[in-house]
Amino acid sequence: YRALGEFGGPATASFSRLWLGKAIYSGKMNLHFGRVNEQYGDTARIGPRLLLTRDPALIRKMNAVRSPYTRAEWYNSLRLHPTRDNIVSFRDETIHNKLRTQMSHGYSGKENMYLEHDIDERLLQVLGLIRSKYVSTDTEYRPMDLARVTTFFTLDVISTIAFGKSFGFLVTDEDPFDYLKQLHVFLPAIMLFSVFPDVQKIMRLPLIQRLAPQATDVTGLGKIMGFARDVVGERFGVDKVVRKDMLGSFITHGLSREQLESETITQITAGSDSTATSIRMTLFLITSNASIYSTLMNELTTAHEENRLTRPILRDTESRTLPYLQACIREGLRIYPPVTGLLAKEVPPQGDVIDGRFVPGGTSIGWNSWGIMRLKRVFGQDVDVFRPERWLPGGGQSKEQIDNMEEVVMLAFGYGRFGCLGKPVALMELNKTIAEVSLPSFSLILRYQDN
Ligand code: HEM
Repeated sequence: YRALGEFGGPATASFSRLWLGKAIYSGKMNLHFGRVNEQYGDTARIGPRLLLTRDPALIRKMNAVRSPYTRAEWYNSLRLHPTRDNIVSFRDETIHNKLRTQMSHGYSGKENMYLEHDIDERLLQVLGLIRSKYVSTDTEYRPMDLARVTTFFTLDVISTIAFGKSFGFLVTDEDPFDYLKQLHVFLPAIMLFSVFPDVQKIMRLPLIQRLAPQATDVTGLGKIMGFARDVVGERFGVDKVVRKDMLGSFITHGLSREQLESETITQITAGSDSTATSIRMTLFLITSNASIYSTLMNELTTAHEENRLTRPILRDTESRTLPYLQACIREGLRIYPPVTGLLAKEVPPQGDVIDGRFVPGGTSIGWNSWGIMRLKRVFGQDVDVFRPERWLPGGGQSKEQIDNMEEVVMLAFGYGRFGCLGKPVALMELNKTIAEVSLPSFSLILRYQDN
């Protein structure tokens, strides 16, 4: 009770996790986190031995390469495989670091020859799906659930780039093995386990383990586990498939068959919902503001008319030359950072001093991504407004401020030795999708497909 007494926070947080449990249960945890740091300062107490911070400097310090901070108990909840840890859940930094080095080549795209091509193929499939099923006519109104289609897209992208085989969600425009349905139960459960570590211990009991997803299941995460097991199996043995993709890179860098099975499941879950959230929220924010939408369309139309965009899908390098598009993507990540879980790190045994206050060893410090992205001292006074202009010269921020904003918004992908390995993939997906779906010459792509 006294240990973190110098930090402000909700009254019950000093002796229980009640406040945190309620915040998570409400389904609006991001808003509760935002308010708590607004009220009690950049670092606040939200539970016994648990702080929440929106201070970018503290986050960089905890995640820095030589920092003595480690992953806190929170990360145990990210163990998806029934018996094995994975790159996101290992708390031993030596093991995590080794795995990260082995896997970074595959994630960076340097050893994945098909990365950009695979994303293009899936994007063309989305555009084809829209054309065949969701273009309204004079007599028929055909609404499309953007949230669903973006999730199908990112799931098919990640499966294709991970092991050269798409799950096929876009082909059928269906969730044939109830993956999404189970995710709606599964993700909130992860959040609950992360707050109440004792529940995790119960989940590890052999009897309960039998209820957990299995590779033999015909639905949900278990089905994905079975898919991963089969695809990994094809890469070993006498008639093994050799392919220069992510899986191929991981094998080259020494991952065992068991590790691969566990890591591929992680890859699917880490890389699909996060990117889909970003795409759908950014598209939603752009298209619900006529002025922003028309400014973006003008930029894209001009680039297209000046033959600066490869058809049918623009190159990733081309998208980076379009300032308004890039501003919209950054503003989307800022207004709606997709990863809002605590990602708590643990203070080293000797303790630390934060803002002049002593924090004992073993204290967990979670991040408040929602709060970070709404820091007025970084982004300006109108932080709740989706305003891509803030990223451009003349939009109210100086060059130095924009450079600082860039560094802070990229914290949405974590930082340093815990930073997102899939960031280049996610940004490529965002760059291409936001541009192509917004492009007024969308009809030209449709005609291209006809030919
Ligand atoms: C907009 C999309 C994405 C966002 C915002 C995002 C964000 C994050 C964050 C915040 C972390 C954790 C940092 C920490 O533990 O402190 C993370 C880790 C990770 N992400 Fe992403 N991510 C995205 C997309 C992806 C994609 C597409 C992939 C796969 C291709 C991916 C793979 C990973 C992996 C493997 C890790 C674990 C890295 C490690 O433990 O060393 N992510 N991501």
